[in-house]
Amino acid sequence: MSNVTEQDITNTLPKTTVENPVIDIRQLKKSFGSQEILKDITLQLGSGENLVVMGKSGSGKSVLIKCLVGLLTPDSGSITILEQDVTGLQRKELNQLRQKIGFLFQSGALYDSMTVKQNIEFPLRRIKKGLTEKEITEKVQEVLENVDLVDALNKMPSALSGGMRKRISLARTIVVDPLIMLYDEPTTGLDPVTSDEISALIMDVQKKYKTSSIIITHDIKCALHTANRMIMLKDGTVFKEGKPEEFKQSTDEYIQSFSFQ
Ligand SMILES: Nc1ncnc2c1ncn2[C@@H]1O[C@H](COP(=O)(O)OP(=O)(O)OP(=O)(O)O)[C@@H](O)[C@H]1O
Repeated sequence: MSNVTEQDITNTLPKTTVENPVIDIRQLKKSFGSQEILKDITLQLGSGENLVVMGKSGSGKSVLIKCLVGLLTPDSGSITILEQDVTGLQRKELNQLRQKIGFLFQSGALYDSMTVKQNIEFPLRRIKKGLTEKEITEKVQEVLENVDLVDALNKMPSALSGGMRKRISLARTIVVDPLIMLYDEPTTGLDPVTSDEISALIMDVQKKYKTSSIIITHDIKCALHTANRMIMLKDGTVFKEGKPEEFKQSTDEYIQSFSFQ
C-alpha cells in the first residue's frame, strides 16, 4: 500500500473507548465565518487520566478548551462533562460546573497586588464557603507544600521567578480540589529544567488529587512525561490518538514532523 497516512489508519480503527468518561465530546463542530476550525472532534477523557492534546499553532486547541468550559458555543455536536450537557446549561449551572474544573493558563494570572497567601486564599474563600480560618491556613500550607514553595507564603508575585509563579498558580488552582484540570501550555516560556519540574508537578497533582486532566502543549518532552494518552489535532479532526509510545514509533510524516523521538 502506498501513500497511507496515519489518518487512513486511525480511521479504520475504533477510537479508544473510555468507560464512564468525565469529559465526553461527540462530533464537535465550530466555525468562525467561513473558517471551519473544529470539523469533527470526538474524544473522551477517562477518570484519573492525563490526556495530552497536541497540534500545530492554529489547529484549534484553545477553541476546543473554550467550547469545553462554555466560553464558546459549538455549532453542533455534544459536550458532556461530569454527566452534564454543557451546551444545555444555564449560567448558574455552568458556573457550578466550572468550580469543579481547574485551569492553569499560560500566563499564570496571579493577582499582582496580593501576596502568595492572599492569592491562594482568594478562590478558597469564594468557592469553599464555611471554612474556618484554621482550615484555610492549613489548606494553603498543604498546597504550598505540594508545590514545594512554603517559603513564598508572604511574598508578592513580582518577587517570584516565572517557574515559581507557575507553581503558585497551580497551588491556587488545586486548593479548591478540582475534579478536572485543564492545562494550557503549562511549560511555555520556561527553561528546560523548570519545564521538567512543572511536568513532574502535573504528575504529582494527578496522583495526590486524583484529577483527570487535559494538557495542551507544544512541548514534546512535557507531553511524553505527562501523557497517559495523546491526541493530535489536524485539519479540525483527531488525526491520531494513542499512547505516547505509539506517537514515538509512528512512521507517519506529519507525526514525525513533531520530533517525538
Ligand atoms: N473568537 C474567534 N473569532 C474568530 N476566529 C477565531 C476566534 N478564536 C479563534 N479563532 C481562530 O481559530 C483558529 C484556531 O485558534 P486556536 O487559538 O484555537 O489555535 P491553537 O491551536 O490554540 O493555536 P496555538 O497553539 O498557537 O495557541 C485560528 O485561526 C484563530 O484565528
